[in-house]
Amino acid sequence: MSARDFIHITRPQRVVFGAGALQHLAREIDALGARRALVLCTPEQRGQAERVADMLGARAAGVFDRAVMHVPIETAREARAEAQRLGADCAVAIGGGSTTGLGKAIALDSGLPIVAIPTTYAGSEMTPIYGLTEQGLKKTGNDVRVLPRTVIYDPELSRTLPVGLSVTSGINAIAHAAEGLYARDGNPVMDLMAEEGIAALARALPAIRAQADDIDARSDALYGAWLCGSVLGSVGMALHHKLCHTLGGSFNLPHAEVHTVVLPHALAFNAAAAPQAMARIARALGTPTAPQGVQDLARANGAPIALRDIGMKEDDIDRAADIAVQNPYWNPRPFGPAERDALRALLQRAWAGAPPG
Ligand SMILES: NC(=O)C1=CN([C@@H]2O[C@H](COP(=O)(O)OP(=O)(O)OC[C@H]3O[C@@H](n4cnc5c(N)ncnc54)[C@H](OP(=O)(O)O)[C@@H]3O)[C@@H](O)[C@H]2O)C=CC1
Ligand SMILES: O=C(O)/C=C\C(=O)CC(=O)O
Repeated sequence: MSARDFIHITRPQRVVFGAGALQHLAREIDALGARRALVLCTPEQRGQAERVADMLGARAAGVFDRAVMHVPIETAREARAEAQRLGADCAVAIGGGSTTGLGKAIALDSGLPIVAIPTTYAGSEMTPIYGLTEQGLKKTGNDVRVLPRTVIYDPELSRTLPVGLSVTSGINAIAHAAEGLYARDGNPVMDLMAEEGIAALARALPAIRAQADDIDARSDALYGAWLCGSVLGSVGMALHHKLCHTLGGSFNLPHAEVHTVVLPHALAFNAAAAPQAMARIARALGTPTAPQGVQDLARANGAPIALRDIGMKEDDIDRAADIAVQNPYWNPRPFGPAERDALRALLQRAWAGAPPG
């Protein structure tokens, strides 16, 4: 981006990064002035959360292990009530975007400070964006109260993240940066972070596929996720995120996989309207073009490239196109009811796993 007017808000967050950084958790809770942390996790990660609670000793108020994807409002209410019952004055969210999202739901209501310890590459820990699902409808909002106050990135904790999920989660992060590069409210600093974040993940994902517990590759991937999440937290989302929220929210398709399949097609849709962004994405990926580069990264690393392979029915394409054009997000190539057929064609290609066109 050359010189142009912009506004950038620097948000107050403390980031502690490094292999073994989890050991600093008690120090970080003290630095927040907190005394009793409620540790949040998914049911499957309860063992890890209990180890964290043991490590915290008297600083742990308890463990709440019911985080699930897209934060159902009932779960958020239960977690808020548990935090209150236990007299917690902060929450520690250890896990992926689902667990961070639960922490955000507590913070939204209570203002409790959150320490996020991400173990996927979704990037939610760096954003003031929250999602809540009520009666099957997912709503997102933006509120600085939900921004985690401290983030501990410990690559040791992501060594167990399965390779398949590492790849799709990494491409979820790349999507944040890619859309940041053509965001209406983008700025030169975010552009730098976006390009660096994409490059770090493009390096890291093949290395993780080659050796899942490669700590340098895991560090690179978390570094990329941090940068890409920061971009998402600072600038607006566009067509790609709208399509993914439609497919995830209304058709219950898995979050990171949907991002992986849709991104090449959303980039192809926007390519002519955002040539500079495409050039930067391609440069970061080290490929001739951005859309094909993303699809090649997914395919070469064993990730799905077709919606039909992650549970979408062909009959649902029309309904998805209808929903996606309602309340469109700003996008460099506008999409609304008039572009419904073009979006339908995009979804058809994504459904079939066709090259981005
Ligand atoms: N608000 C925001 O800014 C953002 C929000 N999100 C939201 O986050 C959610 C998606 O986050 P995502 O991280 O993809 O998904 P999850 O948090 O649901 O995690 C996905 C899977 O990763 C597994 N997992 C996580 N960490 C480990 C680990 N260390 N070892 C082994 N397995 C692990 C989990 O296993 P298990 O089930 O066994 O725990 C789970 O099955 C969505 O709801 C999305 O909307 C995503 C990006 C940004
Ligand atoms: O659902 C949310 O919490 C809001 C944003 C996202 O999920 C970002 C994404 O699509 O990865």
